[in-house]
Amino acid sequence: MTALSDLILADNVEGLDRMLDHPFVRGIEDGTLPAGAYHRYLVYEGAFVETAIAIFAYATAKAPDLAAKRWLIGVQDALAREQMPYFEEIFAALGVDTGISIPDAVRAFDDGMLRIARDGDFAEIVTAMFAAEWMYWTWCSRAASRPIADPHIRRWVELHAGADFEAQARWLKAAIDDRAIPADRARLSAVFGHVTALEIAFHDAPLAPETQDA
Ligand SMILES: Cc1ncc(CO)c(N)n1
Repeated sequence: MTALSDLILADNVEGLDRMLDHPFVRGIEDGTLPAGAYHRYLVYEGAFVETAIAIFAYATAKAPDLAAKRWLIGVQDALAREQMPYFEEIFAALGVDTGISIPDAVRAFDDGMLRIARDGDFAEIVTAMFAAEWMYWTWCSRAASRPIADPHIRRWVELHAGADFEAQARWLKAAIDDRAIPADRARLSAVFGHVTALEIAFHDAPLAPETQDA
């Protein structure tokens, strides 16, 4: 029997393929992403990692058992202790202007994810983060095999292609299969599709700041 998580991936293959072929992703893979676009992206990402800590805190609160709570607390710890320092270091090293305005699409992504975490049930929150992380693991695994010259971009890609991040993406996938039922498919596929659409718009934003800024 096909796992529910794989049915959700199959339901969303079009959106996922669009994201995997996104100009931002292709620009990282072929080394043509302008430095300014990467710097803007990092500022938007830095804000999202803080949002992600809140999302996983909601997931921890709503988790049905202690094993899930323990895992999710570990995720929060890794975000706070490992990912946040990446931003702090890189902003200092590159002199990135962190005071730039946040485009509507980036706000919409943060707000949309936080809304799912606040209002959704455990399966919906896990599905939302599965959509975000499975997609990142997939594109970064592909990108990691390319000769990325920029050391900061390479480190970011390797962080999302590495064993720890893979384990996190696989945990989210298994959590859907362990804790949701086939009748949840349409509802969870819709969450996955919504998140993927928000992701595409988020990654459009750093490429065209002049058309995105309010
Ligand atoms: C926008 C975005 N989506 C997904 C991930 C993966 O966690 C990330 N770091 N940022």
